[in-house]
Amino acid sequence: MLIRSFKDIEGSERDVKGALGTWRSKRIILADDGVGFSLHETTVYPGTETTLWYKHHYEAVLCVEGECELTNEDTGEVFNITPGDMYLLDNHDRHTLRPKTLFRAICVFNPPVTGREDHDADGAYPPPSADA
Ligand SMILES: CC(=O)NCC[C@H](N)C(=O)O
Repeated sequence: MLIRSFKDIEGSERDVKGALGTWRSKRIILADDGVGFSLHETTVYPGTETTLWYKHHYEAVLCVEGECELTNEDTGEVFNITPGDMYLLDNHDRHTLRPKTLFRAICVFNPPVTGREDHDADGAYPPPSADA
């Protein structure tokens, strides 16, 4: 059994701020924990716009605070995500986040993120390396 707290992660290597300045991710479980997924607390800032496309990962996002407009860029559908809502990117869906307030969510990635990943020009994280 492993116990870990977000308190221990703040300001550490597991506390990642996206280069675009639109989000922060505290990564409490990573690939080297060896359980097949990673678990993050993500904050996305109000008034920002972030387009993402996880070509190599699945992500589940469970909102715990705030409100965010979510657009599925593949279908044109627009959703309003509030606490208790979850969206699952089960088709590697290209999507855009436009938070109306500070938006806080618990995110799960499969395959797991390894540590310091940030988005490339397409909004993707790199695929896991063969030896991961
Ligand atoms: C909602 C979302 O995907 N935001 C980008 C950060 C990502 N959730 C992460 O924690 O790495």
